[in-house]
Amino acid sequence: MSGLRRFLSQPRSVFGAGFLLLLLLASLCAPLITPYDPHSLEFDPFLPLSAQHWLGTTALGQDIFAQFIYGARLTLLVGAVAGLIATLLSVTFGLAAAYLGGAVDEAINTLINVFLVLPGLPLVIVASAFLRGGGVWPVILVISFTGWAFGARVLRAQALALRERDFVQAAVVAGEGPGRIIFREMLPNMAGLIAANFFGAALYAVLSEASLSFIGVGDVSLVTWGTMLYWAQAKGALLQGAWWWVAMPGLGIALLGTSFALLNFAIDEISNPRLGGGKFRLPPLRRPAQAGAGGNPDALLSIRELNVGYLTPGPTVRAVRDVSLDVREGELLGLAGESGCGKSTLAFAVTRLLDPPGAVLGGSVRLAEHDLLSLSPEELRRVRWKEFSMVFQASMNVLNPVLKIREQVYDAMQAHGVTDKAKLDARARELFDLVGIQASYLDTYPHQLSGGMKQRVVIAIALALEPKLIVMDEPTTALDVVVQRQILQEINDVRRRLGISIIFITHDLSLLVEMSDRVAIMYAGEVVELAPAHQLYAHPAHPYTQQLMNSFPPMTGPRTRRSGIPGKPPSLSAEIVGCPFFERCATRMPGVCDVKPLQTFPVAEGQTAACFLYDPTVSAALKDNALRDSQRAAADLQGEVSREPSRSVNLN
Ligand SMILES: Nc1ncnc2c1ncn2[C@@H]1O[C@H](COP(=O)(O)OP(=O)(O)OP(=O)(O)O)[C@@H](O)[C@H]1O
Repeated sequence: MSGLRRFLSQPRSVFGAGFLLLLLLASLCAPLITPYDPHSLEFDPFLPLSAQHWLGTTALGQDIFAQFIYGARLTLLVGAVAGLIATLLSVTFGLAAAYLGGAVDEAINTLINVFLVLPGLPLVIVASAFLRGGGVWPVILVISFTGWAFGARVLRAQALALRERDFVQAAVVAGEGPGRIIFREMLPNMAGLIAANFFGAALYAVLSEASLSFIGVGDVSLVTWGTMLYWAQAKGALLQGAWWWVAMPGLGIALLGTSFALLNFAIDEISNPRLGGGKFRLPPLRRPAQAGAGGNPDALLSIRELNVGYLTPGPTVRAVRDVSLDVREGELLGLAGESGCGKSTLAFAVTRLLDPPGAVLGGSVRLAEHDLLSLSPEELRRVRWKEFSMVFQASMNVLNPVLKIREQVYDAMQAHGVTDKAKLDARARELFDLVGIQASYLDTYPHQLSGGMKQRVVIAIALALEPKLIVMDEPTTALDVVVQRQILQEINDVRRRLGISIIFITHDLSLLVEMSDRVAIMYAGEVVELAPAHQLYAHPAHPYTQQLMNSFPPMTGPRTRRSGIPGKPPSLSAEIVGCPFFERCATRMPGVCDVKPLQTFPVAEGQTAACFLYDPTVSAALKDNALRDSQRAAADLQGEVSREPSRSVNLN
């Protein structure tokens, strides 16, 4: 959805922009709306509300409605111009300080600090008093130059944080110039804050102008909402019962502030795609798989017909579709599949860590006696770490840099009632021993540890309360291969020693086959094959699994071509009819696989596949045809390889 459509689809932006636009139009077309001159003193004083004078008249006989409409012109002008100048100054100083750093940063920071300690309104009063005459411009200038410092400080802080972000560093490495980095990489990420700065400064200007006028500083011969308040107070409007003379400019300022705030929210939401919740649009759910959906009552973790989606402004992204899986006690269940197939979404949903716009759309997750999806936040707090824990890819970044490792290891245990210092120390040492780190590292800070050690610390924390289940989503991906191997070995040892169940997620199928008891293969949000690891290795059943296995070159034997899997997975926002792998499948059966609702079929002992090649109701002739075609295609491919001149490989 385009930015404008998203803007128009939100009630708050429609109200905010609607009121502002209405006011702007009314003030610009004032002569068409009211026949009266706001300065004209031609009427009787204090006339009540009537058809001729919608808001009555002032003590001097001016039409209040005309004053309100014409007064909006200068009030809006003050807000817009002072807001713009102050924001421009804030952005320029804030970005220059953050980007240029060094002496420039110090100089700007000092300037910001000086302006921040200057008392705002008294300074405006003094400066305006000196600059009397010249209409509203002195007020605008004074307000602009006294109102930029706070915004500059906030923008500087955000720019400093952004400058360290990976995408900005990548742009620097790619050789982008400072202008492009600031305007293309950094500024769009600051749009929400800049908008907030503008609306804040504009409101400050409107309120300051009103306050200055109210106390008689500034040019009270002009018509603004501020001067209306001044005259109403000076002429005793409330004593005369003419409350609308006070109420109208007051209400105008309040509504203007509200519309600024609403517009600010709306711009923040549009400029930040992560806040774009959008409407809940749920595509129809596919029938749940039948075979294998019954579940094993002895399983420790039982996931049933789980559906998870991302409620984006467009169609819902159905990232996990009717997934049913069991994890047994002490089992290591591997979960593999290509990028974007929904592995992490499944892990986040199971551990209740899914953030909006992600949402569980249906299904259940039971861990021992706990129905995980219906636990209250308090129940979840009690169960998490004690019954299940998780380790994610960049988990090492969760370590607080200013706290010693010991305190961070203690935290989870203390939150669950272990307070005895001796017990905490003994347990921390035991955990470090388990994950292969010397206990002396307990008294270091995270920056003193290597990436591998930090990841081991996180694994130790995940083990601290001996949970029944640990969900590990690519826990070693950020580490080098040697450290990866060591840590995986330790994870496996610990699991065997403590009898913990693990869901282990990775792209690396060969690794998974080596360490798992069973492996589930995901494709386009669905589990397409589930089998004991050795069975999956020796006899992969689903064509997708076969092609995945085929993507890894064998260590021994003749040279064969690794072609990868042609094509790409279907869009997860669309409804998928039949098998999601149909388009890429070498053994597809048109008229069956692209038409029938997908089901899971038993293949061998403990092995199931969501593939119609194992559907007993599909004729053997059709299956034979499909298999023959795919074998012919494979033979053609190998023929091409053998015709290519061979290359020798030097391993030295
Ligand atoms: N916040 C989000 N909003 C919309 N779609 C999302 C969001 N997060 C993930 N997705 C989509 O959900 C799908 C599944 O993503 P997920 O990260 O679970 O896959 P994955 O298999 O873990 O991938 P990887 O191995 O690369 O981490 C992808 O198509 C992704 O684009």
